[in-house]
Amino acid sequence: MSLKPLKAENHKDLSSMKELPDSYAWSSVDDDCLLSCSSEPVPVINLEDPNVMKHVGHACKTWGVFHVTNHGIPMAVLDDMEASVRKLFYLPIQQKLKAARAPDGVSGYGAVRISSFFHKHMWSEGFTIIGSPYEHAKKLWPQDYKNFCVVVDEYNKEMKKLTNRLMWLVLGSLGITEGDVKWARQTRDTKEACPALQLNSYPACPDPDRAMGLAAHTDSSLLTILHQNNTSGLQVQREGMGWVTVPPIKGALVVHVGDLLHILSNGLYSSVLHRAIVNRAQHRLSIAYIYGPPSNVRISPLSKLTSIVRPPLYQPVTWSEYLAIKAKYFNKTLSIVRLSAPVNGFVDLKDHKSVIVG
Ligand SMILES: C=C1C[C@]23C[C@@]1(O)CC[C@H]2[C@@]12CCC[C@@](C)(C(=O)O1)[C@H]2[C@@H]3C(=O)O
Ligand SMILES: O=C(O)CCC(=O)C(=O)O
Ligand SMILES: [Fe+2]
Repeated sequence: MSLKPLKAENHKDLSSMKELPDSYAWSSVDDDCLLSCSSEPVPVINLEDPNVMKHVGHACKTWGVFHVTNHGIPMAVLDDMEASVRKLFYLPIQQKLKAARAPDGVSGYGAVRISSFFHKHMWSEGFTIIGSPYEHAKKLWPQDYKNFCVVVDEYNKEMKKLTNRLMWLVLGSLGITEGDVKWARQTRDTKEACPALQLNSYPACPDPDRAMGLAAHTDSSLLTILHQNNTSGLQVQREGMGWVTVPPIKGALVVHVGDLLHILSNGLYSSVLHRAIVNRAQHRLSIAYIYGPPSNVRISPLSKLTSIVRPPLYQPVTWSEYLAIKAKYFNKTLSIVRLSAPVNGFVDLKDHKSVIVG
């Protein structure tokens, strides 16, 4: 399996469609369960709670996803970002295509990267920003690009502070201290981690029960922080329960455990399978801050979390190597880098072309 370049004719103006074209109509064959099956709520964690570390650890272990409140990010920063993302997706399609992602590129406008693994199109548009938004903004608004850049930079700055805080809560909940993960300390020797910002737009859909906004996947990140507008759509899979809706909570953010945290924790905290469904009446937006390690760091199970009875379960891997494997094998990637009982035999990580993430 490998990613095909996105063809220009695949870019349709979804918001003007009155019927669902067959190429967008999913069935249970394309995805394992289109119906939501559980109503148990995803944990909500108040970051000012004195027992916050314990709650974070429990949520990571049992769900792999949780809401955070009292996170310290000003409401204005979230609102301004949402307004800028709306403005971007409301641009005419020809204008958005000026910032289209190159066939082998990682950033810019286009269908989400995993699209090529499916026979049907997803009812969504995406925009990926890695590093500065400047080049993209210049193409979208040649005369008026500054505001977008200011808003995105401010959003990234706030997200960086929050992910750093969350990362230490997660590590602390595993009994890990600063001395155990030197790269996670901000020192002059450490290269900066370069997160990806994934903007998603899900226009109202004429036949939502047969459409799929974003197909089931895990994120490759350590942690992903998601801001959704006031419209439901995100669902997570919980073992034995099926798909659980993660409704938006005003002012709260959703945190996902990603594949690299799954590896780092030696499988104690599993990455969460999630997807986005669509609805008939409302346009949904989401903004995912996808946080990974610095590019020179190989992530492997932390030695404090391994023992003779629980040996390391995963090969050491950099974020770029992991993304390159994911671009070929999608949801099988974690099992490919698994050491014991490999599904496809051991992988020579150098065989995979690097994908630059920063
Ligand atoms: C750093 C990255 C993670 C991501 C691939 C990317 O290079 C940029 C986009 C990210 C995203 C967002 C939507 C879901 C996802 C699976 C995808 O197709 O593109 C993730 C990728 C990932 O986490 O593997
Ligand atoms: O739109 C959503 O709620 C999910 C987005 C997502 O999973 C992603 O961008 O990786
Ligand atoms: Fe995701």
